Amino acid sequence: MEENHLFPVFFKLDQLQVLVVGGGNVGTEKVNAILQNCPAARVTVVATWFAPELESLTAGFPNVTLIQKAFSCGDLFGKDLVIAATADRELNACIWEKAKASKVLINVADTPGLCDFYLGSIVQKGNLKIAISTNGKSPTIAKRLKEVLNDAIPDTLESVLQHLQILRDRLKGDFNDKVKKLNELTSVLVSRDH
Ligand SMILES: C[C@@]1(CC(=O)O)c2cc3[nH]c(cc4nc(cc5[nH]c(cc(n2)[C@H]1CCC(=O)O)[C@@](C)(CC(=O)O)[C@@H]5CCC(=O)O)C(CC(=O)O)=C4CCC(=O)O)c(CCC(=O)O)c3CC(=O)O
Ligand SMILES: NC(=O)C1=CN([C@@H]2O[C@H](COP(=O)(O)OP(=O)(O)OC[C@H]3O[C@@H](n4cnc5c(N)ncnc54)[C@H](O)[C@@H]3O)[C@@H](O)[C@H]2O)C=CC1
Repeated sequence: MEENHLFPVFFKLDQLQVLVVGGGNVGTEKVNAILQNCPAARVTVVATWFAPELESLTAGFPNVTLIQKAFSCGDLFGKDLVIAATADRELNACIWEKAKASKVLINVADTPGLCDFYLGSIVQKGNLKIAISTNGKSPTIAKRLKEVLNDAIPDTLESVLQHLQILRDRLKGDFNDKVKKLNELTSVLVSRDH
């Protein structure tokens, strides 16, 4: 069976600088995905024009800056991640080249081969977050699985997480002892006779 070799991480986008190039349909979707996950994300969108939906979506976010101009190399300065979402394939390839030269991680929305990272489909329940990837095979299946998991995971899990954090903070002392106790306490979650 083929395998997915992507390595998932969870970025703190309020501590990083993200550049999105392109403010049409796809640029709007990507900025929306970022803000749904991290309302305090530091995002700059550079585009020759902006979809009205993007302007209204970002209106209440002082941490999001829209700059109406054509992309230039200098836009990458100080950026940690870039998403290229223009409808111009040549321009996207050019942004990719400049990003690589500047060692900035890049996602080119329509070209998996030019992506250092993919965006995932995200299940969110309070402090819980699950990122889903189909290895680029079918984003639509990723979206559907998100809906399935969202329905399957009870909202009460949040209070379990809150309680576990209190216990975890209380279980000071020996590290191995703490790990053992936390595993014992949560074993009911994986018990098959339950
Ligand atoms: C490789 C990847 C790179 C990346 O963009 O990061 C990529 C690539 C491409 N997407 C395309 C199309 C669509 N993408 C979506 C939706 C999502 N796409 C997302 C991620 C990813 N998309 C990465 C792989 C993720 C993985 O590993 O599974 C999600 C999960 C996250 C997000 O984008 O926020 C988000 C769902 C979020 C949610 O709602 O939960 C829909 C469905 C819809 O919008 O309803 C369609 C239309 C249907 C279709 O075509 O399948 C095309 C063809 C473009 C064209 O034909 O022009 C390409 C290019 C190609 O495949 O070659
Ligand atoms: N990965 C994904 O999820 C998907 C990717 N795509 C691809 O994403 C690309 C973008 O599609 P749309 O957003 O629908 O296009 P669009 O035409 O709605 O928007 C294009 C954006 O690029 C900007 N732009 C164009 N030239 C520019 C320049 N020189 N400098 C700065 N900005 C510039 C425009 O101002 C506009 O904001 C397409 O190539 C499409 O094939 C499409 C669907 C899904």
